[in-house]
Amino acid sequence: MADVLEIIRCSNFAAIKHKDQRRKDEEKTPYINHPIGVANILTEEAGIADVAVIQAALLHDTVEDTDTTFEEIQALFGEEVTGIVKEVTDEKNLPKLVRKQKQIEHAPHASYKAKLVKLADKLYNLRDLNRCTPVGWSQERVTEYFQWAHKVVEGLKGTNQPMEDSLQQLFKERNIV
Ligand SMILES: Nc1nc2c(ncn2[C@@H]2O[C@H](COP(=O)(O)OP(=O)(O)O)[C@@H](OP(=O)(O)OP(=O)(O)O)[C@H]2O)c(=O)[nH]1
Ligand SMILES: [Mn+2]
Repeated sequence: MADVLEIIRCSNFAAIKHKDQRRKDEEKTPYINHPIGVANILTEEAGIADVAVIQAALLHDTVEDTDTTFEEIQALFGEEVTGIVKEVTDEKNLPKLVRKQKQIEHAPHASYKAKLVKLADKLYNLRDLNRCTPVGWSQERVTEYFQWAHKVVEGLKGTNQPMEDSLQQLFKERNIV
């Protein structure tokens, strides 16, 4: 029961933090659909029932994309969840190319729990790109995102077979592998 309460607290916190944010699709889908969908991939497809991983998935874009601080997350959700969220948070002040390169370089060194969240995040975003093209994105930009995601996922190998198999299939369909 305590686990359920923690997960609802996280969901509520993330929903409030992302409330004014929308996805980049034509329909302007509420952004919260993304972290909830990432958590859902972990429970439904990856077979993950670790509460800290699910909490980190729900919170994974709050610091990167909203005014949330790690101190806030630490105070509300504790050390372990904060550690995972830190590992999957890009430094937004860095130039985009540097940020993208850092994800490729850091992926192999991430903890097992952070790797799980990263795999689910990439799987969700690639499926979302197949569903529809974000406003303003060219087909080249979509292709480049797939190619970059493939390099990140290469560094996450040996973490979770179901998610890696699904990702591999998406890369095959794009002729990347
Ligand atoms: N496919 C897709 N992505 C969308 C959409 N709306 C928002 N995003 C977000 O955009 C990010 C990918 O776009 P980029 O141009 O590469 O990155 P940027 O927004 O950080 O500059 C992802 O961030 P992220 O989750 O932090 O992941 P990451 O790829 O940056 O690691 C993804 O969640 C959408 O409609 N479709
Ligand atoms: Mn994300």
